[in-house]
Amino acid sequence: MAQRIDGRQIAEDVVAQVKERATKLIADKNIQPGLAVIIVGVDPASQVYVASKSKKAKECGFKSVQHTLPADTSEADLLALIANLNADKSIHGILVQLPLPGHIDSGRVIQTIAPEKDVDGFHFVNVGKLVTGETETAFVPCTPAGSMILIERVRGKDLSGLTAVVVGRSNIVGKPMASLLLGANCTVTVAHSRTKDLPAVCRTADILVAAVGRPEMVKGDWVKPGATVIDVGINRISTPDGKTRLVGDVDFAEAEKVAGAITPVPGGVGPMTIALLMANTLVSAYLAAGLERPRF
Ligand SMILES: Nc1nc2c(c(=O)[nH]1)N[C@@H](CN(C=O)c1ccc(C(=O)N[C@@H](CCC(=O)O)C(=O)O)cc1)CN2
Repeated sequence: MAQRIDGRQIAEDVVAQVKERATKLIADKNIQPGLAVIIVGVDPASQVYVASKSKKAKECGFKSVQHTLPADTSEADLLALIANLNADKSIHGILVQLPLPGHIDSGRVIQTIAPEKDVDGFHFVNVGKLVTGETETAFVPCTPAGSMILIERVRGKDLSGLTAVVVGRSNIVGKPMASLLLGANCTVTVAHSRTKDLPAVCRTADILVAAVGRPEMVKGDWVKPGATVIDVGINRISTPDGKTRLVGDVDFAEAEKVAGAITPVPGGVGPMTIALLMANTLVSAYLAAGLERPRF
C-alpha cells in the first residue's frame, strides 16, 4: 500500500516557517508583509478559498485585506482597484480569485497586476522567468510550487533523471508543473486529451501528476509500481445517497495499491496551494526590502 502524503501537515509546516520569518521581518526591519485578495461575485467555492486565504494571511502575521466586489463589477473598476493596490507600498501580494465572471477578461486583469506583486505567478513576466530558470525573482504558481514540495518530501531534493508525466496542460498547473520538473532535471512528458495511449504514457512515470479536472480518470493500471502520484484534481461528485463528495483526478482506491506514495483528495495538494500563497507573499516582502529570497 502506498504512503499517503499528508498535504495538510506539510502545509502547516510551511505556514509555520512563513509565520516565523514574517515575525522576524517585522521585528528586525519593521516590514509587515501585506496580501490583498480580490473576489468578484458569489461563487461558493471561491468564497471558501478566499476566506481561507485571508484568514491564513492573518495567522501568518500579515496585513490581510479582502476586496469583495459584486458580480456585475465592471472590468474598468476592477483594473482601477488593481492599479491602486499596485501603488500601495503596504501591499506585497495581489491575488484575484479565479474564475472571474464572463464579462471580465481574466488575461487583461492578470497582466495589470504588477509582476513583483503577482503572488499567483500568472503574469507573463513570472511565466517567462519560470520557463527560463530565472528562479531568484520569479513567483511560481502556488499549486505546482506546493506539489513540488510534496514530491521532494517523498523523493528527496534530487529528482535528477526521473521520468515525470504531467497529465493536463493548463497555464495555471500543467505547464508550470512541467517547467518545475524540467528545472529539477526530470525527463518530462506533458500529456493531454489528444495524447495517444494515455495509460501507457502514464505507466512510464516515476512521478505522475494528474491535473485534468476529470473525476477519477487515472486508474490503478495507469500507475507504475512504486511511482509518486500527485493528484491536483478537486472534483465534487454526487453519491448514490443524494449527497456529494470530493474526489481527485486519480482513482485513489485503485492507485494506492500500486503507487509508492500518493496524495489524497481532500488533504493533499489543496492545502499546499494556500500555504504557498503565504510563502510567495513573504518572498515578495523580502524582495521588496532588498533581502535574500527565503526558500521553502
Ligand atoms: N487566483 C487563483 N484562483 C484560483 C486558484 C489559484 O491558485 N489562484 N486555484 C484554485 C482554487 N484554490 C485556490 O484559490 C484552492 C482550491 C482548493 C483548495 C483546498 O484546500 N482544497 C481542499 C478541499 C476543500 C473543500 O473541501 O472544498 C483540499 O484539497 O483538501 C485550496 C485552494 C482555483 N482558483
